[in-house]
Amino acid sequence: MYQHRATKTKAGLAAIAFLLITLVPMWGTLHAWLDQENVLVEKAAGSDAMNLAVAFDVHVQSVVRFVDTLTQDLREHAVKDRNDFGRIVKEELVLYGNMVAQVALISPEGMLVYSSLAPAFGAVDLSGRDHFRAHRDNPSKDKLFISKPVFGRVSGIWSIQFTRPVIEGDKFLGVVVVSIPMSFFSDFYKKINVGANGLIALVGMDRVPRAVASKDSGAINFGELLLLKSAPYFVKEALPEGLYRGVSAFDGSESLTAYRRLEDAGLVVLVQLSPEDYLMSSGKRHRVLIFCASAVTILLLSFALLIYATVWQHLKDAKALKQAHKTLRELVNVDILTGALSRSHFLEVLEKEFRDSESCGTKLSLILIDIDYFKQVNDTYGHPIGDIVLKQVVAVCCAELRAHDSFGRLGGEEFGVILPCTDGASALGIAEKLRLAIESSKISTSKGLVRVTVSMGVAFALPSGDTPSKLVVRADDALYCAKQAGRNRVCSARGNDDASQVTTMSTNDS
Ligand SMILES: Nc1nc2c(ncn2[C@@H]2O[C@H](COP(=O)(O)OP(=O)(O)OP(=O)(O)O)[C@@H](O)[C@H]2O)c(=O)[nH]1
Repeated sequence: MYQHRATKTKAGLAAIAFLLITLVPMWGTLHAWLDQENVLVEKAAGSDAMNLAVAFDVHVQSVVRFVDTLTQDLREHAVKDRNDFGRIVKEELVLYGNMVAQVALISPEGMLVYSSLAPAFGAVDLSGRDHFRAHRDNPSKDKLFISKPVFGRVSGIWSIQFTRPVIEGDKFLGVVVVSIPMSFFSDFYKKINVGANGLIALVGMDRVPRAVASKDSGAINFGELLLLKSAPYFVKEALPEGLYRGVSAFDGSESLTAYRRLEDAGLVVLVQLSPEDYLMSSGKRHRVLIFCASAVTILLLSFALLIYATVWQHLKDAKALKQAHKTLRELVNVDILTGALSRSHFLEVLEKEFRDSESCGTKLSLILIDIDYFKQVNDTYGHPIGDIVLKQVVAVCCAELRAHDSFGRLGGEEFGVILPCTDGASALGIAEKLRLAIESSKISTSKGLVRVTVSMGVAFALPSGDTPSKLVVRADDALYCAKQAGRNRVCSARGNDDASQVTTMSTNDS
């Protein structure tokens, strides 16, 4: 279960690594690119807004100069040709068309004494108007006054009034008024493309808008709208022109505004662009790119899933193969009938123990065991009973041995015991113990109790010049001697390769 989870984790990590390698750079690059493009578009929009503001500044200044010239010209006529003033005005107005809504004269007391719109007017008191009071209260200041938008009592329209005082010497003789309809400015501004949500405005430093052209300008009540004091263009200490991103003082929307202050006229020109407009086309492109990147992401996710499944399957197969190898190896290493080590594995273990024996003073012993007259057992009881006897001999021996001893079947009815860290004398003792155990055991079979004896050859590793194969040869010689000496006995090799150097250590002869 744990291995199963580990395999899944490894496959998951491979899929995640793939996604990280592909998705992170892709989205990172896209994100940086989109950000960069937004910065460039914002910069271009700022430059557009400022260019428009410069153009409006020039336009407004020329209109102001133009209207002021007219105002001064009419004022001169008001003093010199008072009786002919009406005719002169009419002639002048023909030249100006819709640009001038009305020309009026106000008496020193504030009463309307002439209006180009209503020559036969009744008594109209204009003494409360800002422009009249500004001139009456400062008669020595011959300065153009540009009023807030006012709703004309005679004209019935919203207009901006350009006024100058009529003075003769030090004497205040009244005020000459030239009314420019607000539509003159706003209709002109509307022709300029500032986007669906953009805005162009002419604002007084008194925070009252003079003219606004936007999609909502119709809803603006010019009598009441007072722009926020905090708007940067009202801060006199600030630069006379600037660009800022923030909330619009007109409609509360986020916008990019360019302004220019006309100090002399007390006006500010504003060009306000909406990010909604100038980011629209790049926004569309961004959405297409994000859509494509999302589609690629889905493809990569599917691919990652495929990687996950493939890697998982591969790891599972590799694990199963490893397990199969392990099982096969175990099968090869173990004798199927008796459960003892197979001959090949027994010899491998002997090689290893021989190498390791150097660490414990070369104390290593080997016993070879051969069942006596085993052919007779087979012949008497049959081969299956012979198998039972083989298994039982192994079981009896293993029960007598230590955990670190190794017991193997070398072939037929021949076995071997590796005794690590065991000298010759101890090995002989162990061999004798095994011999006695087998001799005394009664093997229960379907054909009754069977008893067998074994012959053993014991050899121990020599301190120098010895090898595993020489050790086997010496043990085999000792076993041969045990057989020759009458069987059911233990013989020991004396310590060299010579078969004659074998000693019979135990016997049942007695
Ligand atoms: N039942 C059984 N018999 C086996 C097996 N392997 C070998 N044998 C038999 O073991 C017998 C060995 O006989 P021999 O080599 O003549 O030796 P022995 O009869 O034990 O005589 P000595 O070794 O000289 O005492 C043969 O009959 C083999 O068929 C096995 O796996 N099962």
